Amino acid sequence: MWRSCGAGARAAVAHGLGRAPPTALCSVSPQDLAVPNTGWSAAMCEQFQRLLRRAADGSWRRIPSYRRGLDYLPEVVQMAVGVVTRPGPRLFLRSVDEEGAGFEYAIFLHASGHRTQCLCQLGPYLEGHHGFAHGGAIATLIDSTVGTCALAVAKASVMTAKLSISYLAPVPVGAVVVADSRMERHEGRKIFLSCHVRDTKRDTLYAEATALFIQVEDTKPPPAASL
Ligand SMILES: CCCCCCCC(=O)SCCNC(=O)CCNC(=O)[C@H](O)C(C)(C)COP(=O)(O)OP(=O)(O)OC[C@H]1O[C@@H](n2cnc3c(N)ncnc32)[C@H](O)[C@@H]1OP(=O)(O)O
Repeated sequence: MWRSCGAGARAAVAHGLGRAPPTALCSVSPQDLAVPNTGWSAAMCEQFQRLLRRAADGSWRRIPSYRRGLDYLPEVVQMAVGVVTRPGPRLFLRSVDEEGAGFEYAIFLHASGHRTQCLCQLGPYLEGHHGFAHGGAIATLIDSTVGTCALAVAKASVMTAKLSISYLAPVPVGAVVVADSRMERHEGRKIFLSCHVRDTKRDTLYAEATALFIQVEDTKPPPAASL
């Protein structure tokens, strides 16, 4: 059973440390899920507060996250991209409804636009070997963290072309980890990135990865999410 966070964390986000979705313009009222819920452990809440405090000077910002991409776009934009009659793509990391069971995460984007950090708690549905997170779950976490960074760099749709991961230590189920990603170089449509997944005290390096993302035309299938 996870310890739940206090109301203070939600209040801190509501008071401007996160970017509120333009709900007044939306046909739906999406719920921003990158905020504490009853499934967040005490460690997850504590780290989230630490990252929010760090973001208070504007050097980082928390990126809101919804169950489906495009949910938060104004209706007029939804009509332009043709999703008004059907829901936007479901975000894989948000596919488990039960709080704390799957991925609980919040991604922060550095003001440079070239760095992302994902604070993530890996729930019991992500188990592979008994007591440890599945390697595919770690890959998903890394792909989304570097993907968000690539999206910020490209300011356009991107797709994963290559992802190379070294798994260095098993991640216990329920652990809170930080995936730290940065752009290494940008050549035309190609964005090269790196990522390190560590525990919150930076004692253990669980995984390191390199990735190549390609900027794609809007007519190509969109990525799983957008900023
Ligand atoms: C919040 C956001 C989170 C998003 C995270 C989730 C993102 C995803 O998981 S996306 C899903 C997984 N990825 C896919 O399904 C992609 C499948 N692949 C494709 O669709 C295409 O191969 C695609 C789009 C990557 C590239 O195709 P295309 O746009 O035609 O590029 P193409 O012209 O072939 O190549 C462009 C350049 O990239 C290079 N390149 C392309 N693919 C690769 C590759 N796998 N390895 C190395 N280089 C590559 C090419 O060599 C070329 O280089 P240069 O310009 O120097 O000659």
